[in-house]
Amino acid sequence: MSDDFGQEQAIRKLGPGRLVIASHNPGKVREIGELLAPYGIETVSAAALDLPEPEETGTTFIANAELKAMQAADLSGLPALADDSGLCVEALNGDPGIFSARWAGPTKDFGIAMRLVWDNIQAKGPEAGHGAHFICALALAWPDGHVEAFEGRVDGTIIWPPRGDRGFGYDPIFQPHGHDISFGEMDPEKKHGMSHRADAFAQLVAAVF
Ligand SMILES: O=c1nc[nH]c2c1ncn2[C@H]1C[C@H](O)[C@@H](COP(=O)(O)OP(=O)(O)OP(=O)(O)O)O1
Ligand SMILES: [Mg+2]
Repeated sequence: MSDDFGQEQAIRKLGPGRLVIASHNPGKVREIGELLAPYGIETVSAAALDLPEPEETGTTFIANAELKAMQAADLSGLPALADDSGLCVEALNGDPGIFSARWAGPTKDFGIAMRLVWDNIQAKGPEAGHGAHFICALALAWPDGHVEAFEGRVDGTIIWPPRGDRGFGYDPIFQPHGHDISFGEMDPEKKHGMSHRADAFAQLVAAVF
C-alpha cells in the first residue's frame, strides 16, 4: 500500500497531466487502474486516445511491453505504462507465452484458447505435468524515449474444466500454488495480493516512485 509519501513521489515523478495506460485489453486496463488507485494518478486508456494497437514484434515480454509503452508515449506526448503478459505452461515448453493473446484468435475467444492449452497438455500424454506460470512485464515510457521495465511472475497449476467467471483471459484454468480456487473464482483484491501483474507493479513502484 502507498502512504502519502508514495503518492506525492508518484505524482512528482510523472509530472502534471495524465498517464496513458497503453493497453487495448479491458481486463488489463481495469486491473492496472486498481493497482494505481492508491497513488492518485490520473489515467487515460490507449483506446480513449484512439491510439493504434502496435504489432508485437518482440521476442520477449519485456521487448513487447517496451515497444507498446514507447509508441504510446511518442504518439501522445504523455508518459505511458504498457503491460505484456502471458501464460507459460511447463509441459508445452513455455507456450503459449508471448503468443497468449494470439492463441485466442482474431475474435479473442479465450474459451478456444483455454481448450487449446488443455488439449495440448493432454497430447503430451498422461505423464505430462500441469505446472504453469503467468508472466507480466510492465514498461513505463516517457515522451523523450526513456523507458524502464519490470517483470513479475506467479506460479500455479492448470486445471480442467475452467472455473469461475471473474478476471479475464486464462484466469479460469489457472490455480495459483497454495490456493484451492482459480484466478477466475478469486476476488480482484485477492488476485492483486499475489498476481504476476501485482509483482511487476510492486517492483515498478519501488524503483520509479
Ligand atoms: O492476469 C491474467 N489473467 C488471465 N490471462 C492473462 C493475464 N495476464 C495475461 N493474460 C493472457 C491473456 C491476454 O490476452 C494475454 C496477454 O497478451 P498481451 O499481448 O500482453 O495483451 P493483449 O493483446 O490482450 O492487450 P494489449 O497488448 O493491448 O495490452 O495473456
Ligand atoms: Mg497484445
